[in-house]
Amino acid sequence: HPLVTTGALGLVLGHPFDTVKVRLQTQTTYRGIVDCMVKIYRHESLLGFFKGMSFPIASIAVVNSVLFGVYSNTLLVLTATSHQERRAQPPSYTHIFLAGCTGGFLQAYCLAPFDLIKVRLQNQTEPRAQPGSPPPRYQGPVHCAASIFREEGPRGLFRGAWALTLRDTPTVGIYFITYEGLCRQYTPEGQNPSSATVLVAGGFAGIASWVAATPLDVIKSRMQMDGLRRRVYQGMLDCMVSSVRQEGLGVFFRGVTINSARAFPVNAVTFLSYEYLLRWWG
Ligand SMILES: CN(C)C(=N)NCCC[C@H](N)C(=O)O
Repeated sequence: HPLVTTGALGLVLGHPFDTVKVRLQTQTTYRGIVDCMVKIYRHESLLGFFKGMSFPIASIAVVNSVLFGVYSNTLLVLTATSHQERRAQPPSYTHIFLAGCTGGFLQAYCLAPFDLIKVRLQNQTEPRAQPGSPPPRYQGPVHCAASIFREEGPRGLFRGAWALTLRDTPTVGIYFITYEGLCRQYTPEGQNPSSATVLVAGGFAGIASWVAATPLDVIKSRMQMDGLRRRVYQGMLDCMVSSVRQEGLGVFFRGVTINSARAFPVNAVTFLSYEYLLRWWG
């Protein structure tokens, strides 16, 4: 389907930005966005930016179905109005927020193992395997999942899941409030928002929610990398306290710029697909 293809394309184009974000959040060797990009390109070539991309692509359909499915069904239950009636009787922002939080909470559990494997692979700095050089620790997504299962146990696959849930529950509420608020602002009453409005509102919903999500995103990524060798953090709180002690409060905003640049296009196309699907099947 063309819209699913656009969604996947958005993900592919956004992935290099995501890799730079993850590295800035978890490694201290980079001085900033440009330094990180130059180093990745020099040591790992263009392919370095695309590490860890296969599981997000494979899981995007499931994760987004859970997110948008739970959101719209919760809204249906809360407001008792169908999607067709919704333009005439718009739901309250409280209901939108609660439905968004529910969607965020449940999608976090589906996302957790895929996100963990993505982050572990993105953080491998070895260039592509060359004959004679030692291979990277994880040789691909399936090998990575199997190794984590073997070395860290089944619960190891959910490392960082708690921080991920705390990150997504309120911020997905913010995501849908921003989207609906902007759509209402720029759409005449009773009408459907235009494609341009949907793209812009979706893009800003992505930025607003990711800015709010960044502090816990940093902690989540660090928790996911912990356990790779020696365990450094006793838990999420310990990770927060020692990160702030060592790097100052600025640590909570690591990667926010590059992530916002990624969030706009990715979420613009996500909401455009969502609106089209609702109008066809809603
Ligand atoms: C701030 N957060 C966690 C969110 N807004 N989540 C909703 C979906 C985000 C989209 N898949 C993305 O990758 O940008």
